[in-house]
Amino acid sequence: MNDANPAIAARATELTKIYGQGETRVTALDGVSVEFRPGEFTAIMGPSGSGKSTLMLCMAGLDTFTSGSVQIGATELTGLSDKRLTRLRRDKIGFVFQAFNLLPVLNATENITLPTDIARRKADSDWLGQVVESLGLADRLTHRPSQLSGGQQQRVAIARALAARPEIIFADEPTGNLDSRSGAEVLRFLRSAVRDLGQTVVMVTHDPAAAATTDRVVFLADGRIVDELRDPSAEAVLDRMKD
Ligand SMILES: Nc1ncnc2c1ncn2[C@@H]1O[C@H](COP(=O)(O)OP(=O)(O)OP(=O)(O)O)[C@@H](O)[C@H]1O
Repeated sequence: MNDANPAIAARATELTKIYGQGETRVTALDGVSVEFRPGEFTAIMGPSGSGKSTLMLCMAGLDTFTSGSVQIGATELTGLSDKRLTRLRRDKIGFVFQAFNLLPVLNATENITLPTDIARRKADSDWLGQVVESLGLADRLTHRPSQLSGGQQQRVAIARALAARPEIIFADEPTGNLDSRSGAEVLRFLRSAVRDLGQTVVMVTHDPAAAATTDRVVFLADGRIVDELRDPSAEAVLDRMKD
């Protein structure tokens, strides 16, 4: 944690990401500064190509950036060796993708603990118990992904991201592949990870109803933050999207 300001889970400062060169040069992020506080659920919205996924990938240490800085807790990403970056990703950052990325031959428990098993660390069983309980997975732990609904599979992916008790979870359209009922279910469980487990979640979404379940919506356009709504209603989000 940054001693001067302990109330930050992650922060980007003047973050810029340029892809390609010459004619193919694209400025995907153009000086983005944003903070995410512990225990807050944030939605990132914006038109296609506005830089939402790029922001998540750069902040999660999954892609490099051109200039600016990213802090996760007290740790500055720039200048970390590959080894330390890998460790930071493993210990402090959870990532949930649109595709669930579960291994078909492993059951739910094995999928959830795979990253900690690979790191040869023992997951905190009390914490795992709480995660499984709050995600409503207790009676599905011996099921393989093919025996679970899409919403349940995404909940397993969220439990896997929560297993190491990360500083922050980045979720890139976690409801994108789900029907509306499973999507609503996943949002309810993300919400409970924030409310009941004190986790910090940042989620990309195109859906105003999904955004309305969060504490705060940050709007991107052309690689810049152009607006922010607190305690959003779906109507307010829709109104803002029409601008
Ligand atoms: N690997 C890449 N190489 C070159 N350009 C890229 C690459 N990834 C993204 N871009 C470009 O960067 C810009 C931002 O892309 P990004 O995927 O972050 O947008 P997005 O807001 O997540 O879009 P969507 O809602 O369609 O997923 C786009 O113009 C995109 O074409």
